Amino acid sequence: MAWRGGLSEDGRLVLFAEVIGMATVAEDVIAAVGTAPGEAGIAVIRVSGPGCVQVVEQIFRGRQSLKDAPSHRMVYGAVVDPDTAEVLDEVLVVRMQAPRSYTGEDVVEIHTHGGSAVVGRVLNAVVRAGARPAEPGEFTKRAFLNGRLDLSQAEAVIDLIRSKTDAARRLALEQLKGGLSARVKQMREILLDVMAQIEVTIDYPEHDVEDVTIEQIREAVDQVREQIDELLASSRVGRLVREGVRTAIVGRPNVGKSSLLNALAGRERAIVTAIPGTTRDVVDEWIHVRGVAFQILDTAGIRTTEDEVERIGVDRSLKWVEEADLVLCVLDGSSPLEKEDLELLERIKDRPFLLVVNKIDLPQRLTGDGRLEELPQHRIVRVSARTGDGVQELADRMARVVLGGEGVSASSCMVTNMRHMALLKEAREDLDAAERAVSEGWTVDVAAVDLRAAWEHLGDILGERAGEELLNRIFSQFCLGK
Ligand SMILES: Nc1nc2c(c(=O)[nH]1)N(C=O)[C@@H](CNc1ccc(C(=O)N[C@@H](CCC(=O)O)C(=O)O)cc1)CN2
Ligand SMILES: Nc1nc2c(ncn2[C@@H]2O[C@H](COP(=O)(O)OP(=O)(O)OP(=O)(O)O)[C@@H](O)[C@H]2O)c(=O)[nH]1
Ligand SMILES: [K+]
Repeated sequence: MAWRGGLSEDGRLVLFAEVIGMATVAEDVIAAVGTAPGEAGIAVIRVSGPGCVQVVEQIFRGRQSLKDAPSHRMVYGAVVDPDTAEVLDEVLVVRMQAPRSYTGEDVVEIHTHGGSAVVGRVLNAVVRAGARPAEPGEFTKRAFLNGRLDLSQAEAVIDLIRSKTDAARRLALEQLKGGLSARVKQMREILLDVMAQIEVTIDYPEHDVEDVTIEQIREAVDQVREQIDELLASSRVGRLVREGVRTAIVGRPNVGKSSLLNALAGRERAIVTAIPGTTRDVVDEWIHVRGVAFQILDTAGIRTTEDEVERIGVDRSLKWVEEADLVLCVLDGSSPLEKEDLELLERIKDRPFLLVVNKIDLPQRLTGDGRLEELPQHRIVRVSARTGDGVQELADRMARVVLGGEGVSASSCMVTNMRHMALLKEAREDLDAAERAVSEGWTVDVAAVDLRAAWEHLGDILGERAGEELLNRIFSQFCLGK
């Protein structure tokens, strides 16, 4: 049985097994289909828990008995109905002996033909032989409870399954491999060291070590705060990579917004017409650039209008300027700047934006009163949505604005999870409080309280004191069979 340790209010080390409820879950054998439903080449039914080998043994017929089969080695055979001995499917079975398995328990996997009738009968046989259907996320929850994964790694499993782009996959895998956990543990070590030093100071006040200790507290606080800030700074890009970049195309009517969306998406999507004001609702398209997903929103052309429906569209476009992660402001290069263009330039200049000068295939007549020259020139991209000229450059520039240059490297550790971000912020506040305590001349035991709070908040990222409620909230987001 795996127990988890933590510090109590008064600083003693205590064990939290009762909070997690280990003993009750470890006993039963669970089973679920691990592969997607529907017709497929094969399906995998996963069975986990002490005694799962005996459960599957009852319905497996092979040249070799399962319990004699070596761990992690496929065995060929058949699954039979436990009551009638009817052969249900021809299968491959593999056992993974505890603790060398995904859950850390004994695991048996049955690889069947994929198909609902086959899978239904085999799963039913497994259940009648003594397993119970698993809840969503229960395999991964057991991996956590058995100490195979910490909570941030378990959360990475969901992200990995959900990742739609290569960059999102890389970030999730890095977290699953313990990239974030290692950073968090390192910070906790620093805090634990200084907390121990404070104990010494409190226990032996006659040794006059208080000054040294205060210096150490300052150093630890600075070091950990710097690391937290670095992680929090990564979270903006991390979340954009994980969730996609909401990109609004804005501009006055007929500058070519819908055409640009189509050019970026590489196919006809929005309605393109020569009548100004055609696009009245938001049309969107997902594109992938350098492993990052952009949700491109084509908004209604921005102009003052009497038309009620059109005005609602315009209001919504202006809202997108404020809410989008990236704004593509489109100008028509073949005509001079108009009042609406200038207003828009004013609105976007504090937002992450690129200025797209469209229609470069036509004679260029874009002139303003020097406003364009005031803008950072690397923010301006010239394209023709009609011919496709410059569109690739625009896509590259979009990726660069979001990723800030280098992109997502294989080793980068980024915080993408709201729960982790909130805990890092709390830990940072605890550290600020600890620093204030020493600066204001309080005795070191005052700072100790704040340092311990920071240590605990960081531990919460790893799930050190996670109660049943939090675990259920996290694992219920998983799909069945994970
Ligand atoms: N068939 C199958 N494929 C799968 C999974 C699975 O559970 N079953 N996984 C589920 O998500 C992922 C792989 N994750 C796994 C993680 C650890 C172990 C495991 O047995 N670990 C032992 C291996 C020791 C060794 O031979 O080196 C260990 O760590 O001790 C298996 C799968 C993706 N593919
Ligand atoms: N020559 C040329 N014409 C273009 C280009 N891009 C768009 N157009 C034309 O400009 C007109 C307006 O294009 P749309 O893409 O519908 O413009 P919009 O900004 O979405 O217009 P609204 O929906 O009214 O806001 C159409 O006739 C397009 O064919 C371009 O790069 N070059
Ligand atoms: K349009």
